[in-house]
Amino acid sequence: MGARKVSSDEYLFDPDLLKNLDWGSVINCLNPPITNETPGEPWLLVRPLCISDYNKGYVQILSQLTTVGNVSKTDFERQFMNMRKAGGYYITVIEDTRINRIIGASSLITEFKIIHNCGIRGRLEDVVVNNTYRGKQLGKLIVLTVSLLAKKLGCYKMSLDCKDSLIPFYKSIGYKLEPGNANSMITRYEETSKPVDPS
Ligand SMILES: CC(=O)SCCNC(=O)CCNC(=O)[C@H](O)C(C)(C)COP(=O)(O)OP(=O)(O)OC[C@H]1O[C@@H](n2cnc3c(N)ncnc32)[C@H](O)[C@@H]1OP(=O)(O)O
Repeated sequence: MGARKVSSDEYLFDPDLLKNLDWGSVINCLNPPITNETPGEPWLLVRPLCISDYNKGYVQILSQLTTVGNVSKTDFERQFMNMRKAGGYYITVIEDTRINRIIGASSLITEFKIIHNCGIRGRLEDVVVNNTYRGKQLGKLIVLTVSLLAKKLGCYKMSLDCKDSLIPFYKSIGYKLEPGNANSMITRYEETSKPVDPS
């Protein structure tokens, strides 16, 4: 079955931003070397999230990461449009084009700052690889892709929160625990099904 051509307005962000990332700077992290543009198999495609990815299992794969809730196609599309309108959301996915399914995902969220000369910082969120595809470097590939995108966009830093067991995974691709500055603190609020509409 031929892949349907995706029109640019279906993407969350401009797919050209994923071209020519600085893979030379992380060459030692992947063996054999792969990149988002040459992911090692002709049927692997690394690209921005599309509004049609609800039908390709993006929401289902997130349930391997955390509680997703009951997200309908309409809910997904509304939130996708909220993200695109807000800007700064760079959700990137890996598709297995043989079966038209999303098999990996990672999010870069950028934040405008006044500090650091009105800089931009990045946050890494919602990293997941489908359990039947793990252990093949796809986790490293999808995290490095959005990390290099953060660098390309001019972020002065990128940070993440993770379970202790994942510290070696992130260390293997260049993330560090900074002495005296490696705590993650949380206050949780009751989840609401009707968050305030940003518009
Ligand atoms: C910022 C965040 O979003 S943190 C949340 C991360 N996501 C999750 O925990 C969701 C469930 N887990 C997953 O989806 C996957 O296990 C991922 C994304 C963490 C890793 O995906 P994979 O495709 O398996 O990663 P990859 O093949 O690149 O593995 C790289 C290395 O990390 C190690 N690793 C992978 N997952 C784990 C884990 N859960 N615990 C400990 N080590 C791990 C692997 O053993 C491998 O080590 P090696 O290179 O020494 O052999």
